[in-house]
Amino acid sequence: MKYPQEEIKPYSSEGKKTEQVETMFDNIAHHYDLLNHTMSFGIDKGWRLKAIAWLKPFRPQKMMDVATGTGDFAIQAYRDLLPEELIGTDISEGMMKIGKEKVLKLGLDQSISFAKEDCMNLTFTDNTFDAITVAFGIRNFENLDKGLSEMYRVLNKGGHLVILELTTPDSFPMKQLFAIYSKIVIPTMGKLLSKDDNAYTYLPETIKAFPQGEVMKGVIENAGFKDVSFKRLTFGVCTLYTAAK
Ligand SMILES: C[S@@+](CC[C@H](N)C(=O)[O-])C[C@H]1O[C@@H](n2cnc3c(N)ncnc32)[C@H](O)[C@@H]1O
Repeated sequence: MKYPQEEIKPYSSEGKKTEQVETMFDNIAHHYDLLNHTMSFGIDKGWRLKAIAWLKPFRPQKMMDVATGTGDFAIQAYRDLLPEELIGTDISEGMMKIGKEKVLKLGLDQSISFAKEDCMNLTFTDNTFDAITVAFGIRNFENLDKGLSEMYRVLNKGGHLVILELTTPDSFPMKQLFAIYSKIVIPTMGKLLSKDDNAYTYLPETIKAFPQGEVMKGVIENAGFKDVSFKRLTFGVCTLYTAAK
């Protein structure tokens, strides 16, 4: 199926979305962590903790963090879950370079590795991972169904998927506040701090267009996952989706 956010591209309506997204994240890589934590008032850390806590009872030993970016989710997942293997994958070398530096500084470079992988076409064999996580990444996929089916393919039978994604609150007053915040605050701060004018108008546009809640649950089920469930966090600014294979 085609989804509206797949048509929203950072720089031009022409050309491949994946290539433009890679360029955009390479461009903003150095400012990403600061912008991320500032724009979410640090709440993103709590969302990550909740997502990782959901995986704890399953004790996953082989994990992949898709769209790992600068590695915050991978680092926290390693600390809380202590898997035997954790690989962070992403299309942006620029983002992963920052992630690798952080991991090295923390002395976790023997535990967390990184690889350039496009989730539309993963190079891993079927049934490889016990758990797959993806935080704030799937909104950028050129083909959402393909990305989900690739994650399904490389997940072990009985393995678990955790998705965190930004969503739009649906009730007063957060709905109205979030609309102002995403139309004015995010693009202005992004422009000032990242010097990439397009990146932070692309962000709120894709949040608005992306399937959420029950609709997204159906999209995940269509990719083959079972036990799909979702929980709105912080008045629905973010949603945690969980599923099993
Ligand atoms: C908003 S960042 C999120 C980074 C990190 N997960 C976090 O929680 O901060 C989105 C990341 O998704 C990556 N990405 C976008 N499309 C991708 C794809 N098709 N395959 C793998 N990574 C992708 C981008 O390069 C970027 O690093």
